[in-house]
Amino acid sequence: MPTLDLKTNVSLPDVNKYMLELSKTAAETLGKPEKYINITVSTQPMTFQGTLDPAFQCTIISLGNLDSNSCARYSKTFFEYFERTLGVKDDRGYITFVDPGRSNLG
Ligand SMILES: O=C(O)c1cc2cc(O)c(O)cc2[nH]1
Repeated sequence: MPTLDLKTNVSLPDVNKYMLELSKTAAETLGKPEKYINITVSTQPMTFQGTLDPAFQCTIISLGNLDSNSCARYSKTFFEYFERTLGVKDDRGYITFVDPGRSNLG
């Protein structure tokens, strides 16, 4: 069950629609079936680089596919996606990838 938790200061007119689209993009990007993908999206106050301009934080938890080449590829895809769908410039977000190991997940 790969999880993607997105926090952004950009208002979303329809957060459910956004999550459903992001779920498909996450499945495709991470190469895991959408039936296991878990998405959360929160809109909240956020600063980045000392300004209130559009920004995001994203944490992705996934098992077995987070080597450095793959993370660079996923980052490029997600940064482009967030720029296109949220209007966030490509230097105004962080993505944290976490592979806790299967024995640490329930
Ligand atoms: O990538 C997986 O298969 C995966 C990620 C993930 C995250 C999580 O919080 C779970 O409880 C299970 C799990 N499986």
